Amino acid sequence: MARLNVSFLSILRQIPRLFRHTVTLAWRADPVALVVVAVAQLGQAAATAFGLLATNRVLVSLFAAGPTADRVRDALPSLVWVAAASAFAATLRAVSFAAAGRLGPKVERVAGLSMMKEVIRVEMEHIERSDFHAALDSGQHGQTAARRLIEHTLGIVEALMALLAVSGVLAVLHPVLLPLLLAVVVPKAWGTVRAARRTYESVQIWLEHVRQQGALRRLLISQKAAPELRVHGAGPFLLDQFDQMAAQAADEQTRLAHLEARTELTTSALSGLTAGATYAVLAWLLTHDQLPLASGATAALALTSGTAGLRRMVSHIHHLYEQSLFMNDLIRAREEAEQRAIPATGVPVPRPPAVIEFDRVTFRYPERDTPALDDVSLTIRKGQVIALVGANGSGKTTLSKLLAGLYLPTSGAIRWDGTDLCALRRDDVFGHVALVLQDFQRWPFTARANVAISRSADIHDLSRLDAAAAYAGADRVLDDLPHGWDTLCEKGYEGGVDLSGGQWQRIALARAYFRDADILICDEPTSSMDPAAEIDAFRKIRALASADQTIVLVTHRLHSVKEADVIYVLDEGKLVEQGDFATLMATGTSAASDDGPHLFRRLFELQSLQYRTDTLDADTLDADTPLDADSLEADPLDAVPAQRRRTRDATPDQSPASGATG
Ligand SMILES: Nc1ncnc2c1ncn2[C@@H]1O[C@H](COP(=O)(O)OP(=O)(O)OP(=O)(O)O)[C@@H](O)[C@H]1O
Repeated sequence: MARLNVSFLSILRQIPRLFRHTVTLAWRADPVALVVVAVAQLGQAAATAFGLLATNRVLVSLFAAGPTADRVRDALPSLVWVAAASAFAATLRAVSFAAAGRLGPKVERVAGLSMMKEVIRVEMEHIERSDFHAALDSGQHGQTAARRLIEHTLGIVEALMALLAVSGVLAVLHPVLLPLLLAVVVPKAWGTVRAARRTYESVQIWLEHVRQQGALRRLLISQKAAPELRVHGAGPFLLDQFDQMAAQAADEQTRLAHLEARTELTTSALSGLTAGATYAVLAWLLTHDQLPLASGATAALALTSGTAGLRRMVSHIHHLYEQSLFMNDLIRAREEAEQRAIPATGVPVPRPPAVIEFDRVTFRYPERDTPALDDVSLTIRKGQVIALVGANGSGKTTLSKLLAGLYLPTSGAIRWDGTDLCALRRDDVFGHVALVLQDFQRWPFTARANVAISRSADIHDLSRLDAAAAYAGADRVLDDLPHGWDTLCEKGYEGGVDLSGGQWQRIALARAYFRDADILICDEPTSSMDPAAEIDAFRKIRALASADQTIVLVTHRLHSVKEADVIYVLDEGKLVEQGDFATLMATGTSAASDDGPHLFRRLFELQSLQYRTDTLDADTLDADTPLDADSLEADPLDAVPAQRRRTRDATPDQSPASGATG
């Protein structure tokens, strides 16, 4: 795997690229701060070099022949320069620190945004892939890494400048001093590279572990999981898993710490030896008149400050490298997101389509063997009410997502007025669609944002908001909210409230209405509503069709599809029946037919039977009485024999579905 290539050379090779990347990010985030930092650091380097040279002059004056008072007096002007250089360097350090502090958060913001901007355009199919998700998860760490990269890059630049200054001075004093300076830090550099490689390999191996631990942590504090964590006793179970994982992670950290301590000890011993050798060489130069005493003292100072600078630089390189791994993940996630993005170009779709045609469409989810939709051909015309019915897992939701342009067919084609969906500008396609998905998003925002998010430009258009709420019956929900439209719909935050399932569905329906799109796709839009609300919702959804909107309704409530123009019946991904309600109910009932009622009719009868069982007093139910299929078409309760209907009429309040027939 390329990501595990952590040889010393590969580390060195990556540094210029990382440096470039960091500087580009910083430039995009705050060019002024970047320039200030660069200038301040150059100034610091110059001040350091100047300070060392002035120190040399001080020492030359002090070590000259003559009375002490005269030597000190001679040294004073240079001493003033030393103090001035030091003050100047300190001021510039403060300026650089302030500018870097301003830069860091902005870089973090730009880095995070650059990834998220790509992620929100990734094809749905890829968003669900585990490899892409892993890349995204590790890419998240890259945001803070970007900020630290800046800190360490600046640290390296600062140390490098100081080193250049010190090296220049040492070269002037005696050329042999320069390699000595390097010799002192070689062991440290070696130790750093070893540690960085070890950390990186550990991070790679433990990445999945860390992700899973994070998921467990989120579950333990999740509101959604809270009931089961308590009632099913899942809390201790999860906690135990979490603890085991944390213990394993702690063991790994301990292992790394031990190895690091050992490396540190070795590098310190080697550094001590090389430092000893360096000072021995310096002493030899002094005793053999190769270097004046004053220069020797300056050299000792320069060597001390130079080795400290080198150590700082090595340490910054270490951290830069560590952070770069996460930054690389962010860059990789962004690049992958870019490659998997929904194309921004394509044939424009200025008007809603008159006809949408599925032509032998097959769709297979990634990492699944069997297709969710298999060779499906159907037609949807503008202004029609289309119902998609079928058992669980038969492919209804998948079909509606393909219709919305969220997925592209694995084979076959979806055509909008004759043009293949793949060739259309997808943003235009989305622009014609409003969705109420089965697992619609409950945004942790205010009620206003929850509705207006489908057309956020109009978030302050109160009359539109009110109209959407009235349409979806959400106005009654709003009446109960403490701050009306501005109530936060998420418990766990100050002033936040939670809504019931049915109330959320009204909000979701209001959101779809607010979008005012030409094609409305409703997937089980009323599953949590009470019977009266459900009837009302279906009536209103259907009414939109007369306003020329195309309605696609996915539902298990077969009584609510009687007025659909076309009902498509799916079974295990295949389209098995189609037609209007009357046609489907008549299918398989002719004398010539010997294969019994077909799927839709069977499902409908089953539902009606259950409906009756729920509705009627069990004692009065005569199981031998055959169902009258024809009367079922009109109203399931109309098919109930007179005696039972009387029973029902006598106990209207006990009927859970008393409102269901309108
Ligand atoms: N995101 C997904 N990734 C992989 N497989 C999926 C995904 N969504 C659905 N499937 C699978 O595709 C098939 C069709 O699912 P789909 O949700 O379209 O059925 P449905 O008819 O809407 O079911 P239900 O009535 O339960 O909502 C099922 O086998 C399901 O397991």
